[in-house]
Amino acid sequence: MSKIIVTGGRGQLATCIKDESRQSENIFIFLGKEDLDITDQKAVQKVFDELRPDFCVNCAAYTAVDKAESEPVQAKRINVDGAKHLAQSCYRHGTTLIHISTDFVFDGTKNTPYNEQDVTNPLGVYGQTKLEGEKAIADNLEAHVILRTSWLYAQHGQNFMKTMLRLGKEKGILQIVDDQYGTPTYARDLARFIVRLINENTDKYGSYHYSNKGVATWYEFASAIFEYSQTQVAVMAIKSNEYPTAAQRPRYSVLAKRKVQDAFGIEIPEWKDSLKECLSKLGITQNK
Ligand SMILES: NC(=O)C1=CN([C@@H]2O[C@H](COP(=O)(O)OP(=O)(O)OC[C@H]3O[C@@H](n4cnc5c(N)ncnc54)[C@H](OP(=O)(O)O)[C@@H]3O)[C@@H](O)[C@H]2O)C=CC1
Ligand SMILES: Cc1cn([C@H]2C[C@H](O)[C@@H](COP(=O)(O)OP(=O)(O)O[C@H]3O[C@@H](C)C(=O)[C@@H](O)[C@H]3O)O2)c(=O)[nH]c1=O
Repeated sequence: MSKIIVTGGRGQLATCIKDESRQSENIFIFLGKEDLDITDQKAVQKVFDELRPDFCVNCAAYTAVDKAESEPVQAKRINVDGAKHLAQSCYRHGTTLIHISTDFVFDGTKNTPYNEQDVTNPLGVYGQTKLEGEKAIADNLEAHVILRTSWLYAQHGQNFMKTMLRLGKEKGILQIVDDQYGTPTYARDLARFIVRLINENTDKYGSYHYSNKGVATWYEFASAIFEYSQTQVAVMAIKSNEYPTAAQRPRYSVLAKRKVQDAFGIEIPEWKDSLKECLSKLGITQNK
């Protein structure tokens, strides 16, 4: 039986892991920011000394992409220093670290799916700090699995799907960018995979890409949300320059999943199927 600590334990992905871990025989301990602030090195050491976990899943992060542009110090403290503290404590205790990173480490200039070896070049502070966090982990700990994922959504937490469902009720017309391509990923699918890695006691260390299958623009994602939830709202496709944001997003950030599929023999669901499943969980539509 393994003992697992999950940092950022009240966030979107961590809550999905909590749901998925209910069937597991392993012991999962979810630590919210109030229980463990990963920027506090001594607090991290104390938790590891007391709990001596076999795995640590780091779901703690600074995830506000636009706000990060005006709060780079805070973003770095959480995404880089916090990740390093966890890696160092994992090293001291023989703990395997499962860490989550992002498609925003890429600049989006490719036209084919990004693989793990592709050159990184983040466009904003969030992506830059997530990339530095990856490096801090790899430099301090061999026993790590870094999972880069993209466009997470779930019934829990804050995400684009929930924003769309709210705006769809409030407004008659929405303008959504149609020139950024990526893959919406149901956080529950990723959570299932993470729990499986732990149940298998994985030692297949390294970096992997995991997102749902398929490609969409944010406009296509929004349109599918409204179609499946039968929300009556007009959706206008616009260009990124018609929706100014503090942080630039990659034009294309689809992730190649060959490595993770070959290494773990997993089936990855299509994003549209997973979106239907999620909406069905919310009681908004039938899972067809
Ligand atoms: N959301 C997405 O679309 C994507 C996310 N990712 C990555 O996936 C991971 C999980 O993201 P997600 O669950 O969506 O994010 P959330 O923002 O939902 O969760 C992050 C959690 O971390 C907590 N947190 C913030 N600072 C600290 C700290 N110093 N110590 C401990 N906890 C802290 C937050 O608490 P509080 O809210 O109170 O600040 C929040 O509960 C992150 O690493 C993210 O970068 C990757 C690709 C896409
Ligand atoms: C709300 C809204 C957004 N948009 C655009 C802005 C942006 O280009 C895109 C997505 O908007 P959001 O700000 O909700 O999503 P954003 O925070 O950029 O999402 C990212 O979060 C981080 C944490 C990640 O790691 C990424 O994988 C990705 O999921 O949609 C519109 O065009 N119209 C709208 O009404």
